[in-house]
This record gives sequence, C-alpha cells and structure tokens, in this order.
Amino acid sequence: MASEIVFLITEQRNKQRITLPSDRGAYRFGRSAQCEYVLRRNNVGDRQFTIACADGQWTITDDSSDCNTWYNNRYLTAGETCALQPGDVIGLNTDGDAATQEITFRVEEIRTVQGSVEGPRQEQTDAAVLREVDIRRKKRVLIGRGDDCDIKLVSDRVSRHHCEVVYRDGQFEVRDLGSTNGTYVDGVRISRTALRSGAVINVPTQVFAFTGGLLHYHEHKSGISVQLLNVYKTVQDRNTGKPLNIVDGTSLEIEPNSFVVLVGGSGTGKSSLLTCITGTDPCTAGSVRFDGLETRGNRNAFDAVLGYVPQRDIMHDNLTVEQSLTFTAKLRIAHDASKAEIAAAVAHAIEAVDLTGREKTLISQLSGGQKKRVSIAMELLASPRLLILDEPTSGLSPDLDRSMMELCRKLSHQNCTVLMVTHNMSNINLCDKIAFLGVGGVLCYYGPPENLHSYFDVELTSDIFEKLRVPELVEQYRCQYFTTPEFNRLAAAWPEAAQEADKRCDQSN
Ligand SMILES: Nc1ncnc2c1ncn2[C@@H]1O[C@H](COP(=O)(O)OP(=O)(O)OP(=O)(O)O)[C@@H](O)[C@H]1O
Repeated sequence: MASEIVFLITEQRNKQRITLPSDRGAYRFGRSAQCEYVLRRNNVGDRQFTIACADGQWTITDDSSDCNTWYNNRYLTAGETCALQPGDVIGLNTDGDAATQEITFRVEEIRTVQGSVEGPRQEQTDAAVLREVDIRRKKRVLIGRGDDCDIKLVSDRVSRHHCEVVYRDGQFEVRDLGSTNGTYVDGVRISRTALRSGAVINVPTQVFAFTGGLLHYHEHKSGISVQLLNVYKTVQDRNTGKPLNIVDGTSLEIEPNSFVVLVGGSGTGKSSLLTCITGTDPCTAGSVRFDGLETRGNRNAFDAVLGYVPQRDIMHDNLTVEQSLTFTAKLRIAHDASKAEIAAAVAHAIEAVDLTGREKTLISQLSGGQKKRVSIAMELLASPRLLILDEPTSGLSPDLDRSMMELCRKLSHQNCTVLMVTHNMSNINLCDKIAFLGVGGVLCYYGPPENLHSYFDVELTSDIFEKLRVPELVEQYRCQYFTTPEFNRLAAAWPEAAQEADKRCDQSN
C-alpha cells in the first residue's frame, strides 16, 4: 500500500507544506543540487538527511558528517536512522547556535493512499483550495457571478453568466456568453472553441486548467503568488551598442496576500522589473508566473488580475470622490451590473481605502494622500488579486507615508497581494518582505525587514544604498541571497531558479 508523509516546514515567518509519496524512492535534503530538496544554508551538509519509506514505515537517516540533524529532543549521530511518526520534529541550526533550530520539519500526517501517487508536491498554505468539476458528468458547467452558476466567482469583473463549458458527442467546448471582460483559452480571447486536454481557460480573477474531462481550479481567497525565475531584461546599451542587462537574473517569490516593497538606488532597475511583472515591457529571458502559471503568451488574460496605481494620479478635479469612482466602475465592472451593484462596489472601495465620509468631497479639495487613496480605490473596483503601486508616497509628508504603508498592509492581508516601489524607507517595517536591488539590476536582498540591517552589516539604511553602488559588493550580495531561506524555498519549488545560482556563484563558498 502506498503512503505519503506531509511535512510542515517552518523557517522564520515562512511556512510551507510538502507531501512526499512513498513510491518515489528516498528524498535527500541538503545543499547539493543532486538532492531532491535543496537547502542552501549555512551549516547544512551537501547531504544532510534522507527521508525514506520501507514496508510502510517512514524513517529519517542523518547523512551529514559535520552538521548535526536535530530529531525531537536530541541530535542524531552520523548515519543514525529513526522511525518517523506524526508530531516528530526535525530541525537544522543554520546559524550555528546549537540551542536553536532555524528550520523545522514537523511531521503533520502520514497517510495511506490508493494506487500510485504523483511526485513531491508543494502545497499552498491557506492561500487556495484545489477544486475540480467533472464536465462529463455535469454535461454543462456555467461560470459567472450569478447565484445560479455552477462555479460562482465573486468579482464585479465577471459577468452574471460569463461562460460555459459543455460536453456533447464526446467533445468538450467552452463558450463565452457575451461577457464584458472576456473568456480566454491559452491566452486567446474566444467566443467559442473546442477544448483540448491541457488547455488553460482564464476569466477575470480565475484560471482553470482542463485535463481529462475535469476542470481544475484553485478557489482563491484573494491574493495571488508571483514567481520570478531568472528574469532578465537585456537592452542595447545606447552608449556602446552592446547588450546590457538592466534586470540581471532575478529570482524571487511573492507570497499570496503579502506586502512586498521594492527598493533600490536610482537607476537600479526598479521600474524595469515592474514592467516585467506587469507585462507592459516583458522580460527578454526567464519566466514571470502568477500562481505558478507562465504569464508569457497569456498576458491579456492575466491583466485581469492586475491593478496598477501609477505615480501620477489621473482624475478629474471637479468630480466628487463618489462620482469619480462611479464613472470608473461603469467602465470596469461587467456591463450587466445593476445600479445597486455599482453603488455597492463603489461604497466597498471607498471603505477599503478608509475614505468613508469623504464621498461628496471634490477631488480638488483632497490632500495628496487622499487623492492617492482614490487612485487605489479605482483599482480595487476591478477586484485585483495583485496590486502594484509605483512610488505612491513620493511627495507625501512623513505621517502620510506611514498611513499609506498601513493601508497597503491592510489591503494585502484582506484583499490582494501588494507590491510597492518606494524610495522612502522610514516605515519599511510595515511590509512583509523587502526586495533590495543593487546597481546593474541585481537582486541583493529579499527577506523580512527585521533582517535587513544584519544582512548588510550596517546600522543605517542609507549605508545599504552606499554599498549597493559598488559592483563587487553587489556581486557578493547576489550570491549571499542565493543562500537565504527565501531563495531556497523558491528553488525547492522551482529547481530552474537554482540554475542561475549555480552558474553565478560557487556554492561551496
Ligand atoms: N538603452 C539603454 N542603454 C543604457 N542604459 C539603459 C538603457 N535603458 C535603460 N538603461 C538604464 O537602466 C537602468 C534601469 O532603469 P530603471 O528606470 O528601471 O531604474 P529605476 O530603479 O526605476 O530608476 P529610478 O529610481 O531613477 O526611477 C537605468 O540606469 C537606465 O539608465
């Protein structure tokens, strides 16, 4: 009988579940690229430990000669094997302090499964629930925001009856039902088309994968994840005529419903990286994924999940907040929305940006910070699952900067994933992660704000900007990033991200 073991891996604030099926042999954990689960950390051996299953019994074996593996309440001796059961904890003390375990692997569950199961799986924590609908059995699956739909999507961008997937005479077909914002199959807007196995269907805020007569989808609570894998933007240098990387091999993962701030000195490629993510000027190499799905070729469809707040506010001064938002709502919300639905969406957006009580105020009478909130509310009308803000706090007073950061934090935890570009570091502790770029478009740090100063070994944030102007230091921090938990979690899920690390940096250092 096959079985699988579920580990909850905890490292700093990050949590991740992995499921290892028993019929795939042993799973090696360690620094080496040959391991099934690569852990590029200090004080981790090339092969640290192995998890395996024989005769229904899961075990851990310590493989490392010089770095110890913690098991429940003691260290294993080199080569020792122990049986695993739910509740057991494996720990690694990557900072070298024997008293603390920086990464823990807790056995959550060992379960028997029928037949064979597919390879190691990453499981999202709390972000999404995987659903599937059997089209052959139902014959017709109606998708939309109406109460009578088989798959009901809660977004004003989705039409009441948006599209349907039907099965007739052995054929599967998807038909758009005259929706406002479109149905896409493999990145192309369709009115009706036959479905092949493996097709990807997009409607606003939702992606479906169609295989073997089943429609699979993640029922999202709100924000999406973004994966950047070896992302490059190469341009022709206007001075030398030679190729120049202005985004230079960036790999990182933005977790669902997190608030990430992108910082870096002037000209370090922040805007260029943003345009790779928004797709307005796509990357020249590498991959940008939303919820793990490649966005290249699917750009139109993925636009639906994106909200972009530009640096300059674009609104009519002589309209009130409510008029302005109602005007935008009529353009963005599905055309079959009733007046009451539009009014509710506007009220919801106003409340989300804490402007309740200002509905009747003219835009011209708002402060800079309030205007920015209206710009954000305009994007929220479209229920984005990723909100990108380009320097929303530039030109604002310090107290407004704080309230803007607090708003972004709130939105990220309630509505969507938030990515913000900023120069202002004073309230940076309010974000979940900082992506710090150095000269030449190199990602030098990606991690929580509380580790920033120790990582760069500085007391003042301004010293980081100084350091990241020096190309040699930038290269040093590029490689240091490849040893961090954030990068290793990404590389474990997307091994191609490690290729760049292996190419750029000698991992034995
Ligand atoms: N064709 C080109 N030739 C040479 N350099 C270029 C070319 N195109 C862009 N660059 C450089 O690429 C870098 C990245 O620009 P980008 O606008 O993305 O940086 P940024 O971090 O957003 O800057 P800022 O904070 O000043 O807005 C800049 O240094 C820019 O001068």
